[in-house]
Amino acid sequence: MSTHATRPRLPRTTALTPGRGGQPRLLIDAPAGSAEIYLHGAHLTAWTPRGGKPVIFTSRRAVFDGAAPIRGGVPLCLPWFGAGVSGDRRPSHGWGRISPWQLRSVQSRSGGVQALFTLERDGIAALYSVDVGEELSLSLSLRRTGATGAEEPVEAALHTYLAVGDVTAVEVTGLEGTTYLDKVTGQAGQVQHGALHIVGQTDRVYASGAPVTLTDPAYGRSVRVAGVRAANTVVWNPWSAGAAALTDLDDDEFASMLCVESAVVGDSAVRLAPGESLSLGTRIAVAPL
Ligand SMILES: O=P(O)(O)OC[C@H]1O[C@H](O)[C@H](O)[C@@H](O)[C@@H]1O
Repeated sequence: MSTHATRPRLPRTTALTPGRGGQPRLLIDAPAGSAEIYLHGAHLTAWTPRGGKPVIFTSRRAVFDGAAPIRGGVPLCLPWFGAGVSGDRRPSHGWGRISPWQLRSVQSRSGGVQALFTLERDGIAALYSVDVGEELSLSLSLRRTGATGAEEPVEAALHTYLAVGDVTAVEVTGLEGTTYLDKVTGQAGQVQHGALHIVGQTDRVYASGAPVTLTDPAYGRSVRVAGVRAANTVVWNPWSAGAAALTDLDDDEFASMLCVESAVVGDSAVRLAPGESLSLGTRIAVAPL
């Protein structure tokens, strides 16, 4: 594996081994929780808190070839989201999720494990911390490198795919009264009235990173997603028609997932001069109903 030369010391609760497609991944099996993180995209594909069920959804058709983005888990969208604020950036969601990251350190922490990843590309130095335990805590920071140059808009999203028992039965609270851009209809300035229920294709950028709770009666649990310095929460489900158009998502899988993404995107993009940084995080916790 290309990571061999820089492999950090690993605690005994972790292993760096080839995963699906032979791709290098960090396996974590700590007393407080287990997880799997591919170096391609520093992409977390699984997290299960101790004694619980898997919280993160990864498609059974996900491609693990070290080139394509992985469908599911937590893709890191950076340094732009979608086509970016200018609308013409490629690849979609930036290069973070399709780049090989360096694993810098892995440490035991209060029953869990913290792994640190770095990536430097195109004038951006990214640092990503994954704290695996009874909660999952993800922190990303992006710094413009170099000493001179104009400000540029930077966006980021922790594009978390949550595993749900039945997406049509979940209720999402914490967004009431918040305005959002509806990317399905193209309408901005919509207002969330009451709890959110998923009844069709959903693609919304909310102007809030406050904690959101997903109540999932089929799995008998609630999942709380709390943004940290997140200006936005993106909620996405492709529904059946959208799933049919995605070759890396099985037709029935839209019913077992809901993306709830802590983000800094669109109107909230941060203009960074060289030397300036953007930080963003998410904390995910599960409770029985
Ligand atoms: O298919 P992807 O490039 O992974 O994007 C999946 C989705 O990501 C976000 O949630 C966007 O808001 C959606 O518009 C997009 O369809």
